[in-house]
Amino acid sequence: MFTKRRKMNEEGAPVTKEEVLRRPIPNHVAIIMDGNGRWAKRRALPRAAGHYEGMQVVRKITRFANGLGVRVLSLYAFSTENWKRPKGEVDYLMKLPEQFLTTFLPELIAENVKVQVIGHTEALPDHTRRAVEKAIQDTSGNTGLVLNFALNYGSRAEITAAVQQIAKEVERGALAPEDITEPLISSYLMTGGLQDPDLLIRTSGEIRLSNFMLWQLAYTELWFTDVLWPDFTEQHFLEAIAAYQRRDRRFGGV
Ligand SMILES: CC(C)Oc1ccc(CN(CCC(N)=O)C(=O)c2cnn(Cc3ccccc3)c2-c2ccc3sccc3c2)cc1
Repeated sequence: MFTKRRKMNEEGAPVTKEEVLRRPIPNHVAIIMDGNGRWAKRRALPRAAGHYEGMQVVRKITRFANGLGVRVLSLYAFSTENWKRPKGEVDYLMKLPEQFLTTFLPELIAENVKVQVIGHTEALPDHTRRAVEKAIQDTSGNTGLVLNFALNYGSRAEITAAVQQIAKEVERGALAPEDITEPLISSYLMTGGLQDPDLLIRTSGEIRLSNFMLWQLAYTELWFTDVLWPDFTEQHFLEAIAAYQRRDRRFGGV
């Protein structure tokens, strides 16, 4: 018995924005942005150059996704735990967000983008956390694209915290065990109000989820590319959406 093996990434003629706009645009696109370090290494540049370039791509793809009508863009800066990095690199990384927000926040506000964060910002240095909180505050009333950063985020920890919270509610009699349904659990996750991702993109050739949104990705189309994040372009983004549009989603049905 054959199963029609779908290629992970249908290759074809370069798809155009117009073609993509003729079909449904995914509401929620999640991206595991991976490959900054390798990009720098291949060019014999310091790793910071890869992070800086990666940040420019975040700006470009955010603008492009907003223009296409994507409703939520979740970004996971896939990074080995910070403690594994040289100190200088971590210090640099924690300065990047302020640079990003200082130069980009006015544009995000003008574009009606709403900045949100999932994960643990308390672990960020004060100056970084204040910049992030200001961005969240200054865009909280916006109704356009939700730009959702996963910072110091882990899916199993997120699910565990939700289970603990629900157990406390049951213990105090506010919930009965039969009240615990999938929608209820979803509402206790950090992504509470957001719809599940329709499309997940991961760059740099790793085919793993890396403890990212494990509950939320249950029916998400997964699209992997060898392209390193700093080399990721609008054209790659269009290819991923076109691949999503070609796939008929089953949501667990046959
Ligand atoms: C609202 C937003 C702007 O606030 C933020 C506050 C703190 C952070 C730092 N950070 C969280 C802590 C952790 N996981 O290390 C990262 O995710 C991290 C780890 N590598 N890179 C380089 C990289 C850059 C670009 C793409 C992938 C990785 C980043 C990083 C640093 C600055 C920027 S700016 C836009 C994205 C981004 C990502 C991030 C955002």
